[in-house]
Amino acid sequence: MSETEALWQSLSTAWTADRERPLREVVAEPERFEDFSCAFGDLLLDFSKTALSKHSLGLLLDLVRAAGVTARRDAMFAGERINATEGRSVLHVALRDGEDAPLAVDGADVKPPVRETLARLFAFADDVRSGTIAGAKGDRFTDVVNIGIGGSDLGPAMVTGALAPYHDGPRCHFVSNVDGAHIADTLKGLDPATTLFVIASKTFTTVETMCNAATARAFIKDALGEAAVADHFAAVSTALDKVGAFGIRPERTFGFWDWVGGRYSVWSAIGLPVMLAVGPQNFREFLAGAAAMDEHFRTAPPEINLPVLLAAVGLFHRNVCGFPSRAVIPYDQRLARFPAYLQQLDMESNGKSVTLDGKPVARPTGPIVWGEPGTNSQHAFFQLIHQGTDVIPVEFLIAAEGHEPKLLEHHQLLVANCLAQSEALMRGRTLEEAAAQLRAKGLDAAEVARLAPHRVFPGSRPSVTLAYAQLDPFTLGRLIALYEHRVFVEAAVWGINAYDQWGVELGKELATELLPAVMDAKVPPGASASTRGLLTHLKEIGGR
Ligand SMILES: O=P(O)(O)OC[C@H]1O[C@](O)(CO)[C@@H](O)[C@@H]1O
Repeated sequence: MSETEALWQSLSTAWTADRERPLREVVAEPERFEDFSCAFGDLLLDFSKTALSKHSLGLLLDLVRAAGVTARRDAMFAGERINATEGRSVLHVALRDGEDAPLAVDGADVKPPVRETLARLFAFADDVRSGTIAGAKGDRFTDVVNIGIGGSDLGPAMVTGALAPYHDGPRCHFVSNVDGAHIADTLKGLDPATTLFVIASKTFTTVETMCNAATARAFIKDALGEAAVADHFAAVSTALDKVGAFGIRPERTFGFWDWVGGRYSVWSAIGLPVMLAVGPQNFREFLAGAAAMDEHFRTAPPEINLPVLLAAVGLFHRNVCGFPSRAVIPYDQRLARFPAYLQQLDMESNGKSVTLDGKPVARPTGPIVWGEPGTNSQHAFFQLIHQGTDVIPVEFLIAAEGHEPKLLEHHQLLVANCLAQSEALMRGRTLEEAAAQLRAKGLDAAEVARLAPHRVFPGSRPSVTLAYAQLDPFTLGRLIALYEHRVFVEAAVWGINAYDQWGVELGKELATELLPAVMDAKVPPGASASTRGLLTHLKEIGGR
């Protein structure tokens, strides 16, 4: 048996015993918080409210070592082609590494073009923000519409929302869905003369983005004339030839590189809307936060390495306890899109069923990631998290301070709710406790017996909490990089490639095949009876 298999077995044996112990008993151990939390500056990862024992944590860290995570991490940072199925390096870390030390891919240092592109982006952002770059009629740009999807949307949309207190540039809007409702609703309130479009697409072929870009182009052309188009568009892509064909000027075109995965691209030119909204200095802080987490991930021993520990908790819950999903609940309204962002980061990276050498995986890989901000989620789906039949580990995020000093009471309520939820999930409420509460309210024995079971909380429901001083650009950079590296460690332990996404291809191919049928041509012969039936029904009921 391999070393890693032996470790998995030891973990499973340990869990058989550990699972019998209520979490409230585990958490009551005197050193529990000190032993099961880890800080990186003000950023604290508390995983004391999980069933992890010191023994199991040790086994998980041994597993990380035995799976060769360190060597793979070093290979990534060195620019090796660890994305083997696409033959690419994985170097989003190079985008935020402020150091001058060269980093060669195919014999060429990637750092100078990164620096040069960032300088061009910052100059462009400054000029748009100051009004030096203006619309065709000389109007200052008041609104920016980013057109992109997946990594070309979720990153900039999430980060722009998260950094709202730092906005002093044009308003930013994000159009991603090919559903015409998205662009129609966005354009409704906008003046073409003061609107700048950023077409963001790594490949510049993505159907949704190209369709929305064409509509945006018509919006400008119809209002201001064909000649105005060039003044109202910028583009971000790795496919610079295709951008030129769309009619976007070279000086408004910002490139990045095939070694930046779409879901890892917010640090690149894809971050342009963020730069426009919050300015270059804040974007630099954002990059610096991520670079600080990179350095921590690269150098800190596993026992005090935040991404490694967060991955250890993830592996424990997914593979040892067998929990199929994890909820991410930011008690930070401005992180409302963070769960959606993490869905792509985590599920597109680790939703894989074969290992790097094409063999079926030995155990379940990426869990379902989902969530909504607290406190709203409490009033929506927390019922199921507390009393449902599945155990769903929760990851809470909370800042010590908000950005609204005059609304201190709001923040105090927010903190109290966040801590209360993890406490309630851990502690639960026994039948005896529920019955005692009802008796104290004066209910008779029959009523107590009838109602008490409904008021039982099983407890022993695990959670981790990430606590930080304030959601500023630096901290946001650290948080995203923390989750990126967590995904990396989990993938390395599972032996899968976190950097390809073949699973999105089949649906795209079939959509291309089906489009003529939707447009009224012949139904493709390969379409199933079910799809034919749906198509026919939609045609029959449409156009009424
Ligand atoms: O930036 P592009 O090339 O338009 O791709 C958008 C998104 O589509 C995907 O390739 C998945 O379909 C993502 O990985 C990517 O972020």
